[in-house]
Amino acid sequence: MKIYVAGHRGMVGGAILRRLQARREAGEALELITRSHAELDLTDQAQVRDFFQAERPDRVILAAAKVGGIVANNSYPAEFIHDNLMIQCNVIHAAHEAGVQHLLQLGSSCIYPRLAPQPMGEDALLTGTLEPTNEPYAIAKIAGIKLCESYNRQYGRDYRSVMPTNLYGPGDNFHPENSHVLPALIRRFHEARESGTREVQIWGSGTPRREFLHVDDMAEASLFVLDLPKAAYDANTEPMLSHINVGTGSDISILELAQMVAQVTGFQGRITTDPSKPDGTPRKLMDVSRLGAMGWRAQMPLEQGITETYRWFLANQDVFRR
Ligand SMILES: NC(=O)C1=CN([C@@H]2O[C@H](COP(=O)(O)OP(=O)(O)OC[C@H]3O[C@@H](n4cnc5c(N)ncnc54)[C@H](OP(=O)(O)O)[C@@H]3O)[C@@H](O)[C@H]2O)C=CC1
Ligand SMILES: C[C@H]1O[C@H](OP(=O)(O)OP(=O)(O)OC[C@H]2O[C@@H](n3cnc4c(=O)[nH]c(N)nc43)[C@H](O)[C@@H]2O)[C@@H](O)[C@@H](O)C1=O
Repeated sequence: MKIYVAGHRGMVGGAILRRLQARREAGEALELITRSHAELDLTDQAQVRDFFQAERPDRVILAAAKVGGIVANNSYPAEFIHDNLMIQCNVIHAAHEAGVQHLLQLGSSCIYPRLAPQPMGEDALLTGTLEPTNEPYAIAKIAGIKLCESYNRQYGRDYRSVMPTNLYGPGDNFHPENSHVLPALIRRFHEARESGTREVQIWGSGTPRREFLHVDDMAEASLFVLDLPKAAYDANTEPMLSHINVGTGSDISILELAQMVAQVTGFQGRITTDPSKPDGTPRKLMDVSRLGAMGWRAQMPLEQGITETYRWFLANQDVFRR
């Protein structure tokens, strides 16, 4: 089986590729195809079409996207909506034209309304107003779900969508401004401890609640959903509500998260808040019962995941891409 992993140099694509390589080494007949961003710009329709016509993979995993934390989303909304719409349209349409029957794409928990009832079920989609800090990205991700559903309805394709909660782990982006909260705090607390700084600021009020899933769990969930027999997938979804939440089912406040990161990194000073930065959605907790009914649940406890990610950060500080 020939599988194309789009975005294999990213955190999630990298974790998926490692899992597939392990399966291949264990004897599964897999041919894995990858292209870096420099080799294939997925926003370029002609390049993407030519690539699919030449390679004709059996399966596609779409983990390439323009990704960032709350401030990156708020600062570069045009890129977040444009790049993500283009990548999805190009990859999904070119896959269809090349006869690809099975595709899995990654969305995000931010597709749900800002004040959706908690935990957020898949049926909360399109029931209310989105969080303004990431509305352009969320609209693109919603379009991705609807693209898949439309090719399924009109052409009988089997294109599936998983909606991850906030992710973290090896290969994350530790940029001080553009990253998500967990890698940002690992870096900030580490640097404060190293330099002897006695105070670390966290953005916003510290009261928003978030759910964090380790990327290895996400990679396993992605392959689990892609590999599910169609009857099992269809039994737990609906033709126009076909996406599946992926998370742990529990959340913590940002202040509690900061205290955990401080402990893991050995920072013993004060934690203060920076109200000039946005809080974003007050709470984002996934209802993961649909995926649970299919037979999957997350394994990595948060504190252990943060400890392992901090170890990875320490070993890779010199090679951060961004
Ligand atoms: N990280 C998180 O907390 C969450 C992530 N997700 C989703 O998971 C998926 C993977 O995210 P994650 O691994 O964290 O993101 P990363 O930024 O780590 O990886 C994204 C990858 O996509 C590549 N890419 C971006 N634009 C293009 C392009 N135009 N052409 C080709 N390649 C491109 C990037 O390459 P390069 O860096 O060279 O541009 C990078 O390798 C995304 O769909 C994201 O929306 C969902 C919820 C939470
Ligand atoms: C995955 C998800 O990620 C984004 O949404 P978000 O959940 O709001 O993500 P975030 O990780 O950036 O922030 C979470 C919370 O944490 C607070 N916070 C404190 N201190 C820092 C800090 O230093 N950095 C960051 N980034 N946040 C901080 C921050 O103020 C906020 O209250 C979107 O891109 C969205 O599109 C999306 O899909």
